[in-house]
Amino acid sequence: MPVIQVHDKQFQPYINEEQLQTRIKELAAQLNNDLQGSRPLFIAILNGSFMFAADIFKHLDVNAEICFIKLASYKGTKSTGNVVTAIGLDEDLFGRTVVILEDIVDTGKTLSQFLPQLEHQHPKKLMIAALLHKPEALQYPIKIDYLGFSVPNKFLLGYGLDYDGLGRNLPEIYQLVE
Ligand SMILES: O=P(O)(O)OC[C@H]1O[C@H](OP(=O)(O)OP(=O)(O)O)[C@H](O)[C@@H]1O
Ligand SMILES: Nc1nc2[nH]cnc2c(=O)[nH]1
Repeated sequence: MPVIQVHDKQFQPYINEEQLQTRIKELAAQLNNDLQGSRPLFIAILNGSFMFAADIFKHLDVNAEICFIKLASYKGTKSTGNVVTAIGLDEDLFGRTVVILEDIVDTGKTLSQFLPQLEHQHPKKLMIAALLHKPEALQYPIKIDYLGFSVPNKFLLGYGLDYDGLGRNLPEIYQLVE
């Protein structure tokens, strides 16, 4: 895997396809073990999570549902700060076992703004599966229940993650060359 150029920046190979797929199968095995009989609902957060969601879902052998949502952020009142709304979340979460699928938890801001809205619906269990996490970048406390890889605080590209719209189609993960 060579260094690649996307827009004005260079990226070097960081996690190859085989490493990704091996880890995703391991996470799916954990989920299969933990979620038996609970008919979980997986909620994949677009855009970045589409590849991770598709790959992990293929390896689930429990009865599971999946939906894909998009988060839209707008400025609320002074007291509420930024408000995040979920577009496409039609399911009733009351009493359900829910697993959020995220490609990456970076500062944790996205999930810290969004999770309270889900908790409001009183799911039985609310868990997070994230492919990537940057512990050094975390500013909002988020507990990740199923984690693929802990990574350094450097910009990543590929496997759903973009740089200014490009690179999502790469089957492996690249790291910005600084
Ligand atoms: O922990 P945080 O610092 O909030 O960052 C994580 C979020 O950033 C990415 O989404 P992004 O906003 O880039 O949108 P995209 O998935 O549509 O590319 C990623 O998919 C997470 O949702
Ligand atoms: N492409 C991309 N999007 C992100 N969103 C949050 N962190 C990242 C990252 O490292 N790369």
